[in-house]
Amino acid sequence: MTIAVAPSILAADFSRLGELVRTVQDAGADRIHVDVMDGHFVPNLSMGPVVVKGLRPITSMPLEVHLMVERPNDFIPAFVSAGANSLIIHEESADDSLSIIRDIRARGVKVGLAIKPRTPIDVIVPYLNELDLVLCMTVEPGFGGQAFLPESIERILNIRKLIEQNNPTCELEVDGGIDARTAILAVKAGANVLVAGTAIFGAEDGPAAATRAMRDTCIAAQA
Ligand SMILES: O=C(CO)[C@@H](O)[C@H](O)COP(=O)(O)O
Ligand SMILES: [Fe+2]
Repeated sequence: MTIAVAPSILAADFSRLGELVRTVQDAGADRIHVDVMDGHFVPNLSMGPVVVKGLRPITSMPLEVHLMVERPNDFIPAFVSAGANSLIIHEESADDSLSIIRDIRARGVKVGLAIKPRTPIDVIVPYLNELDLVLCMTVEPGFGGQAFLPESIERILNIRKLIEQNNPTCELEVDGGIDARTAILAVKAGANVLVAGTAIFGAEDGPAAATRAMRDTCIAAQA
């Protein structure tokens, strides 16, 4: 399966957002990850549809929105109108995940389901046939810059098995503490989409070199 690198703009310098998105695009990033936090589902606030709308005309990369909000259903139309290409909801955030998943797909965008590190992985099974992507959180959601949780590796391995059994075209994304070292471990365990914020936008040698390095090391790890 193809490896995709998804820089998370949560770690970017917002005064230079457009320029930085173009930089990672030119360096081979595959999609942009937009973390949306409401101060309720997670104890932090971040960004909303205006950021997606602002980025839409300046990049050809897909924009994926990671909704860490209560009542995700309330925000879907606004993100779709703003130009999001995929919407990822949290299994823990809604009682009616299946109807929200169907609603997102009916609007012509891709749909993903995220689970937090302590959520049993089996909760994804009833939804797997209708998903484009499963997002395995590898830190507690809410903040960038945290350390990858090592117990995630076994979860990734087991989610990959569930995907192979139920919907092999579904992508498996990892998010939280992903850098060149943990990305290799995650890819070897079965992940194929790597979200990275701090490791890309906070890299000493800059976001372009970090994007290229992550792509190259992951492709090598997969071979
Ligand atoms: O969803 C989240 C955090 O809740 C992530 O997308 C972070 O933004 C990733 O940041 P790093 O761990 O790569 O710094
Ligand atoms: Fe995220």
